[in-house]
Amino acid sequence: MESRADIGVVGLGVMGRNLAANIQDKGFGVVGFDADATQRGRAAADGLVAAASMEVLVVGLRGPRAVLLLVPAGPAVDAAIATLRPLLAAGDIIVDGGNSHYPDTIRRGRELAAAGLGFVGLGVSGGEEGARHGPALMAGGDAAAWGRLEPLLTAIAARFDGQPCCGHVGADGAGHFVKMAHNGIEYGQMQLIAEACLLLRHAAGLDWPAAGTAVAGWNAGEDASYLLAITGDILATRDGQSGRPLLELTADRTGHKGTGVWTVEAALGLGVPVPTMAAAVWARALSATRDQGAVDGAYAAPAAPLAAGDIGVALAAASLVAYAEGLDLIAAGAAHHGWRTDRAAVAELWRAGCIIRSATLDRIAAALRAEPGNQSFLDRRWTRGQLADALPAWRRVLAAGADIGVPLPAFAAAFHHAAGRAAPEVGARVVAAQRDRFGAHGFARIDRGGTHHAAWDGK
Ligand SMILES: NC(=O)C1=CN([C@@H]2O[C@H](COP(=O)(O)OP(=O)(O)OC[C@H]3O[C@@H](n4cnc5c(N)ncnc54)[C@H](OP(=O)(O)O)[C@@H]3O)[C@@H](O)[C@H]2O)C=CC1
Ligand SMILES: O=C(CO)[C@H](O)[C@H](O)COP(=O)(O)O
Repeated sequence: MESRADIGVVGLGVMGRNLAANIQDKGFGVVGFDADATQRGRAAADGLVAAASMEVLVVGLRGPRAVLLLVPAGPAVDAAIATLRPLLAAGDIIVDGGNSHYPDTIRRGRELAAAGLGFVGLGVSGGEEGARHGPALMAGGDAAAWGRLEPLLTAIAARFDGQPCCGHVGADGAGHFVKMAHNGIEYGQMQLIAEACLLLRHAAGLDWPAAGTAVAGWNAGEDASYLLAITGDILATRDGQSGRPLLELTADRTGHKGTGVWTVEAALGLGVPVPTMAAAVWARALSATRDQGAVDGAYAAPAAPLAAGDIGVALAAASLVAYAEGLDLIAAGAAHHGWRTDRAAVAELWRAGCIIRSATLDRIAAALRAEPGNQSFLDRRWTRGQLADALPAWRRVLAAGADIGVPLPAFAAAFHHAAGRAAPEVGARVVAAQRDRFGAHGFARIDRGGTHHAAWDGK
C-alpha cells in the first residue's frame, strides 16, 4: 500500500461501508477492513481500499493514526480494540462509531488512555442513507482527539442551514449517552406514530393508503419529520405480488437491539421520568410476546369518527414530550457524570441527518437558548404553552382510543407525563403518608420545614 490514508474504518457493513464512501467523497484517504471477506469484496467493488487484515490497515495509515470502528456493540468492539492496540502507538486514536453502551465507552476510554491512546465514543445517526450522505455525529471523549478529528467529521456530517450536525458533547461516554437518549426518543416517536396509524384506521375509519395521505399531510406541516416522511411512504407501499398494502401482510410484532432498554435503565438509575420512552419499550416487548393466535375479534366501531386533525395535534404534542424526556435525561446524565453537555447544541445537531430530525427541533433549540436554566424542558414556558394548546384534542384522542379499545400506551404515557407536571395535585401526598404509616419513612409538610412522622391511625 503506497499512499497513506487519513483514517481506517474497521467493519464494512451497513454503516462502515457507507461512512467510508462518504469520507472518501469529501477528499480524505480511507482504508477499510472487515473480518468478513464478502464485505471486503463488496467495499472494494464500491471503490474503497479494503485491507486484507487489521495489520495491513494500520500500516496503510499516516501517523498519528486514527481508526474508526463500525462493528456491533459489545464484545466485537473489545475484540477489535484488542487486535488494534498492539499495532498502534501512543498518540494514535480509536473512534467507536457504533451504538456502544456508554459505561463500556467510559471503561474503554480509561483503558486506552492508560496506554497513551486517544479514544472517542462517537454516536452516529442516520442509518444507511445518513452514513452515505451526511449523518448526525455526537462525539464524546478525549478533547484533543476530537480536535484532530473535527475537520474530517465536520466534512462528512449533515448540514442544517449550513451548520454541521456534528459536535463534541462532553467527556468520556457523553457521545454514546447522547446517542442513547436519541434512540430513546426515536423509540417513543416511532411508537406514537404507530398508535396514530391505529387511530387513523380504527377511530377515523381510513384505509391504509388514506392513512398514508393523512400522515403525509402532517409531514407537510410545521412538525415535519423524517419519521413522518418514511411512515407516509410505508403506508402507501403495496405488495408487488398481491397489490395489497404491504403493511396488511406484515407481522404485527417488532424487535430491538437494546438501546431503548438502556435508555430506560439509565433514566431509572438517574430518577428521570421517561414514561413515553418506557411505554415504547414495553410495547415492543408486548408485540413480541403476545400470542397472536389468541387474538379476539376486532376493535369496536367508533360512535362517530375521530377527526384525523385531532390525532395529528396529539401526535405533535406527545412527540414533543418524547423530545423533552430525552433532553431531561441528557441534562441529568451530564450533571451526574460531570459532562459539559449543552442541550441546545444537542437539539441543534439533531436538526438534520439523524432519525429523529424534525422541524420541531429548530424551535426546541431556540426555546432552550431563549430560556436557559436547569429545569425540566417540560416545565419551560414555551413547552407548557405548546402542550396546553394540544390538550383538548389529546383528551379526545385518548377517549376515542378507550371507547373502541385501541391500546395507546405511548399517547397515554406522554399525556400523563405532561399533565402530571402541570396538575394541581398528583396523589404523591397519599403515597408519602402510606410510606410513613407502614415504614416510618417520614414525610415533608408544606407549613413547616424538616421531615416529620405521624401515626396516621385515623385519630
Ligand atoms: N444500521 C444502522 O442503521 C445503524 C447502526 N449503528 C451501529 O453501528 C454499528 C455497526 O452497525 P452495522 O453497520 O449496521 O452492522 P453490520 O452488521 O452491517 O456490520 C458490522 C460489520 O463489522 C464486522 N466485524 C465485526 N467484528 C469485527 C472485527 N473485530 N474486525 C473487523 N470487522 C468486524 C462484521 O463482520 P461479521 O458479520 O463477520 O461479524 C460486519 O461485517 C453497530 O453498533 C450499530 O448498532 C448506528 C446507527 C445506525
Ligand atoms: O441507532 C439506530 C438509529 O438511530 C439504529 O438503527 C438502531 O439499531 C435501531 O435500534 P433498534 O434496532 O433497537 O430499533
